[in-house]
Amino acid sequence: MKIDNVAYRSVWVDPQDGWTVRIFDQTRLPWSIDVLRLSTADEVAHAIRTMQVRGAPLIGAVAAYGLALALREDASDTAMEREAAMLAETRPTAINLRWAIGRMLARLRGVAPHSRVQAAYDEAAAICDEDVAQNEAIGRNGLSLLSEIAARRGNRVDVLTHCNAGWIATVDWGTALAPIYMAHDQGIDVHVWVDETRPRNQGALLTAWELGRHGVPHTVIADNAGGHLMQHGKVDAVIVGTDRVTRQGDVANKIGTYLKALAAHDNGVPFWVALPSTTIDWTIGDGVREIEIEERNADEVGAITGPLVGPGDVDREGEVRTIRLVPPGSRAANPAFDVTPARLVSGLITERGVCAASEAGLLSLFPERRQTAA
Ligand SMILES: CSC[C@H]1O[C@H](OP(=O)(O)O)[C@H](O)[C@@H]1O
Repeated sequence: MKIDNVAYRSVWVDPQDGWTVRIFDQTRLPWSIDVLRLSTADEVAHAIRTMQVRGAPLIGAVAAYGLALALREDASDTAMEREAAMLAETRPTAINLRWAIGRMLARLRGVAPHSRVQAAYDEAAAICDEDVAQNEAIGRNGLSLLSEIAARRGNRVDVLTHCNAGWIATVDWGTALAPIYMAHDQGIDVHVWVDETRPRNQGALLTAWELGRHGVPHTVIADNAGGHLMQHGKVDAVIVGTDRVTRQGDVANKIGTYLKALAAHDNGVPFWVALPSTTIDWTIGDGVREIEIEERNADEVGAITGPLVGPGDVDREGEVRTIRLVPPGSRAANPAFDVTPARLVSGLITERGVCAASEAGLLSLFPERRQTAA
């Protein structure tokens, strides 16, 4: 996608030196567009843990490059297995991270150490290219759903989304936002209700920034506003991304997603989840019981970060500060994801089409998985 008319992906290899890995520092967006240079696996791990880089598909792609960086220093079997394990553990919920590391190891174990670095860069590049193609296909498949609504509503569609599943959360296009970008580009009058997504505010900061840069009309709302808007007929559909979908169609996504699904169900609003197949965990069925939910630092709940605003809403020269929200002595807790049971999901938008959130639905699109799921 473009920033000031220049096309970017969310991760790339520096064309000058040919080996360092470049990402946008997402902890600085939208206040400043800082490009980070990652040159070791430890720097990649730090960027993932601190969420300088985030979004399920993107952390998988960046971790793949992290392994290539590790191999530059030591391409032995022992080092490769150690660094792969270290990278895979940087965040626990998004399955794409472990999927990407698993794919890298499957490719590299059969390669002699002296040839591993190039093979690793090639495999990481392939993961990135495939992610872009998958997300573009998700966009096309989701566009059909939005076009049907627009046809009924005089070319208008109001979509609610939670967190950020846009291009900055993937290598390009995004998952939940891909159909929205395509609808907008096709001339559909699409408007997006953007959940702020406390505690880290990926909606208010990243989704609003992305949509704004692309010219998509949007309105940021407090996380608790969605149910009210649905009751008053102001939401045609909810589309969210996901960090892991089980084989029975349960969906892990940013904390608060489950409450939106409940409100959508109660109001007859379609609740769609957009995902590349790399987000499906075929090894588990019951998401509520089996998906590990990342517990992040409680300080993320107890404070909020952004530029100071002065009288008249004037930005005081972009100073970014962290402001305390919770009184000293009060405890805070920060579960980062929740699981929406499949029964609340209207459909899964994948690169191969839209299916029911169920084992039968997923297998209808991915029949080659019959063995794994059994
Ligand atoms: C297409 S990204 C899916 C996912 O990533 C986000 O998590 P985080 O910001 O913690 O990395 C969020 O749950 C998105 O929906």
